[in-house]
Amino acid sequence: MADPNTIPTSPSTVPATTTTTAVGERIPTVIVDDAHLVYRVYGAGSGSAGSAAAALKRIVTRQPQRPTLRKVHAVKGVSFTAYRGEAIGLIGSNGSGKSTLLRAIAGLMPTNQGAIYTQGQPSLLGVNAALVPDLSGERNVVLGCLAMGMSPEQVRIATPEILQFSGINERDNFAALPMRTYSSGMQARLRFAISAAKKHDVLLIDEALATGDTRFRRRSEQKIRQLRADAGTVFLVSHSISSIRDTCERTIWLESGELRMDGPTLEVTKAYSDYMASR
Ligand SMILES: Nc1ncnc2c1ncn2[C@@H]1O[C@H](COP(=O)(O)OP(=O)(O)OP(=O)(O)O)[C@@H](O)[C@H]1O
Repeated sequence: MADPNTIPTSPSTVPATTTTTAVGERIPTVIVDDAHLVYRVYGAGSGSAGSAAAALKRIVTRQPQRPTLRKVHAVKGVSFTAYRGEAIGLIGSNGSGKSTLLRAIAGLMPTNQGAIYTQGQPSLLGVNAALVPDLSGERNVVLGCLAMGMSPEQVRIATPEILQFSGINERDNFAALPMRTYSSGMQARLRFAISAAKKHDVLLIDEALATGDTRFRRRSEQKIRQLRADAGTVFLVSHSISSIRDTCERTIWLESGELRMDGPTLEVTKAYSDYMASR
């Protein structure tokens, strides 16, 4: 049976590198339809309720501990459609719901209301994406590539390219050292390099470029343009307006979980900068 959250466009009828159908219609890759995303935080009582004195009082008076539940409504009724060949920036102040929305598009979090439909398997590249700290950079490249579904032969061919793109060996043979010895910037660079080694239908990048140096940022931006040209859809969450302007022609602005604006990057980033300056 077809996955209900998959957009029913047959890959066999639309070649992977085209952005429109035979009749010139753009091909949707992600449809977010009135999505609401809520975190449920258990045990999040108010300050004094969780204190040692309150616990002692409960024990002495033999009162059972009532579980407390707090809901955080992180994304509130967001709707948009993304198309093949688009690079879309996601901006908004801290806590506005950008990472949460990416997690939901990646299928890591269900919607509480509304729906998210995707074509193909979206891949989330975040600075916190799990690699194994005790393994060497090179072993992590192999693990990461296998996890993305590449064959052992493809991994063997891709590994030197990935290590070179990541630049982790620029100063020493860091690829042979455990990842826990890397700086956060080096780890982010390696993660980005692994992720970018494969063509993605939908690539979700969360702040990965922020930790790299200027030279790596330029290389990554070039890579994003290439991934986009290969007809994928790229989402980029970033607080760096210049990164967004350099890579995305469309930008979505979230504020307090709501979609404030969705349009050409220059217009949206200008409105966002004005809003931030006025606060
Ligand atoms: N695991 C979680 N459990 C509970 N609440 C969470 C969790 N992760 C995020 N939140 C809350 O959801 C809201 C949106 O957070 P999110 O991380 O999506 O925002 P963001 O726009 O990516 O923020 P930033 O720019 O600071 O990275 C915030 O109020 C945050 O406190």
